[in-house]
Amino acid sequence: MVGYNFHRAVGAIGENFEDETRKKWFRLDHKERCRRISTIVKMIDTCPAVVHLQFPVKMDDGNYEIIQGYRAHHCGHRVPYKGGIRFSTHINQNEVMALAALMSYKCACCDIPFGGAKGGVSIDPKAYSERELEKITRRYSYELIKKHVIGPAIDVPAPDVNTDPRVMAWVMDTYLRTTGVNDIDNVAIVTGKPIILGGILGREDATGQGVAYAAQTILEDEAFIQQIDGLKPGMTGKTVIIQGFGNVGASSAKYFCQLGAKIIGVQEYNVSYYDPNGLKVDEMIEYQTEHKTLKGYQGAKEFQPFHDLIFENCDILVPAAVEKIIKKSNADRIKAKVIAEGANGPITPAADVLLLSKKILIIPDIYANAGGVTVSFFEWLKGINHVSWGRLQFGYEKENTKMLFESMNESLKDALGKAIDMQPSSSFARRLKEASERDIVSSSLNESVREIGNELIAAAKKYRLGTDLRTAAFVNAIMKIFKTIDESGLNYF
Ligand SMILES: NC(=O)C1=CN([C@@H]2O[C@H](COP(=O)(O)OP(=O)(O)OC[C@H]3O[C@@H](n4cnc5c(N)ncnc54)[C@H](OP(=O)(O)O)[C@@H]3O)[C@@H](O)[C@H]2O)C=CC1
Ligand SMILES: O=C(O)CCC(=O)C(=O)O
Repeated sequence: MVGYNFHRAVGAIGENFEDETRKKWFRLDHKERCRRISTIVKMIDTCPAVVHLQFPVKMDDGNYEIIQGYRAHHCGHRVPYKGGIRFSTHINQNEVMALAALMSYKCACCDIPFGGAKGGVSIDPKAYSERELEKITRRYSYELIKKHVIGPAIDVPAPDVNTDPRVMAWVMDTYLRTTGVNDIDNVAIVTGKPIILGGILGREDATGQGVAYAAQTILEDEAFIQQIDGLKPGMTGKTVIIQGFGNVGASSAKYFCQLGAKIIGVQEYNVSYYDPNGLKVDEMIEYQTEHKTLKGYQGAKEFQPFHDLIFENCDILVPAAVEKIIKKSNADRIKAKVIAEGANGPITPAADVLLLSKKILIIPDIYANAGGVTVSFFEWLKGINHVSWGRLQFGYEKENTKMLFESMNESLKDALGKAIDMQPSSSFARRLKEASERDIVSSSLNESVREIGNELIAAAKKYRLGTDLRTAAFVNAIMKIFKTIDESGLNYF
């Protein structure tokens, strides 16, 4: 799937590769330039390194199990590599290689200076106790650490399917207590860790927040949205169905609501809820947190058959569970006007072609769900800077603002001849008083999502891609990686 999308974008770029390099490589003739271009394209297309680990772990009942783990490094045009770790029985070598490639394109597309990686352990986490999960995580991490596969300057893991801040804390602690003991940047070995261990405020919500803001950015572009029949620009009043109510699904539901949309459906692995008047998202999140499942929630009607909710009428469908959910066999049942990909790879290439021909707008994963890695980048910077965002400037900014108001009051008094007491508005005063790292993270994330969204719309126009934002996103990513490798040179040694 990833390879197909890559080659479709390479085809769309076509002669633009040569246009980009002609000036720089003016001494090379056409043939030599083409050779260089195709080498760089091949370098981007291949996944040069993947580790397959097998290690024994003693379980609570005294038995030993041989656990399989993987970590793939895709494009190393930038280091460290970056990407999540997932726990799933579906994980295998090909899967992590494909997901690592997706991370390279996601980071490049969204201007995050990392290469692409992904890892996974082939287990069903529900089948293990907390103690067993910790042992598996620590052993998997140690195997990667001692082989120099992960490290703050090498490859920095993060949460993904079935992993969370607790799992990241175990990875970090394993490093801190072993080879990372003398590494002053050791906390930067993972992102998505608990706040008390150096995590960043806003990372847990970042992917979902990014999905909602990405959809808003694209929906706000009236000229672009005009290409989709029956779709009005803007987010207000849009109806949304979400598949998967985990980290990404639940937080995107929250942010879609904040932006004025209405969540009318949530489809989970074992149950679906539907209410055309809007579901109570906060209540559902509370229920899910308390019961570790949505099943049994009484605040809305169950939808039957539960696995068909994604085919209901809505403006925006957010697949936020696993890959290959929308495929050739079911794509023609989709009634949504927009699909915002919270999950990685939820639409197969054959379905993609079908949906495009039906003029359904797809906001692709490598843009839509990049909020997570964007904030992971901020967390990594926090780790190597050893200071939280805002800590050095909040006090100074507060004093500056106070002085600015005093100075304005004095000037007005001089000009008008009477005392004036200008004060910040209540919302500005609240912002000054309560400013936190979360605000910096949130506004920087939104700014980044907006900027990249505009880049994709511009690329779709430049390369005459119509509404095909996936190819636009891949073109955007490939051109950036291409230029980085071209500037660095092809002969490493
Ligand atoms: N976490 C992150 O920061 C990022 C995640 N992503 C991608 O987003 C997707 C979701 O990740 P994340 O939210 O972290 O994972 P989680 O494990 O937190 O959540 C996944 C949710 O989807 C449910 N689910 C699984 N299969 C199905 C199905 N067939 N139908 C309906 N629901 C299902 C799971 O239920 P159950 O628990 O019962 O299995 C779970 O509630 C993945 O593709 C991931 O790669 C992308 C970018 C960043
Ligand atoms: O936050 C990160 O580093 C990576 C998250 C991830 O795995 C993804 O975007 O798919």
